[in-house]
Amino acid sequence: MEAPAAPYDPAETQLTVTSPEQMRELGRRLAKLLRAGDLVMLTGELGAGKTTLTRGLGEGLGVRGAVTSPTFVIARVHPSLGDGPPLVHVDAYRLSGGLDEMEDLDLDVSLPDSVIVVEWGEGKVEELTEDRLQVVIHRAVGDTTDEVRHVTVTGLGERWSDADLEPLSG
Ligand SMILES: Nc1ncnc2c1ncn2[C@@H]1O[C@H](COP(=O)(O)OP(=O)(O)OP(=O)(O)O)[C@@H](O)[C@H]1O
Ligand SMILES: [Mg+2]
Repeated sequence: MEAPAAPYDPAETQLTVTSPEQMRELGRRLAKLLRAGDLVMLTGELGAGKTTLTRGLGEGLGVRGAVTSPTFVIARVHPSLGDGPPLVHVDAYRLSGGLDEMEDLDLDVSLPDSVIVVEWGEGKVEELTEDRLQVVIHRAVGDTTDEVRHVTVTGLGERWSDADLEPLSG
């Protein structure tokens, strides 16, 4: 039997970001909307700005350690410097299965108590939870400056159905 259509309307907002610093600022704003247990899925080609956004998110959450590309690790845990949730930054590029594989990574953290940000998670994390924030970053084609990015933020599932994403626009 086919699964019934999701009963929740997605929340969505679109933004134009014109510099790496603005992308970081978007991450800081995003952090204010997040709480423990949230999953953020970042989509965009190489160099789109996924890690740059995550860096701002880490700043906004107030976590320890600079966010960098987790090239040689699949996931990196940034503990909170205060009493907020830790940030788990995942590069799912080399994760062959789904995020459940992460349970085997021996991360010293409970995923439901963390904010999880996943780069390259398409086709890998969707089954895990209906509640997720999808951030799609597009490089503007034909724009006069190559620092322009078009960002679409979509909140899926019950968690985000009544969410107000307007604060992201500043
Ligand atoms: N508006 C912008 N937003 C984000 N990054 C930008 C922007 N304009 C230029 N850049 C530059 O693009 C690069 C983005 O790199 P970043 O590592 O964040 O991308 P990524 O999507 O994580 O790439 P990868 O797929 O390799 O993980 C940086 O060098 C950054 O300075
Ligand atoms: Mg990256």
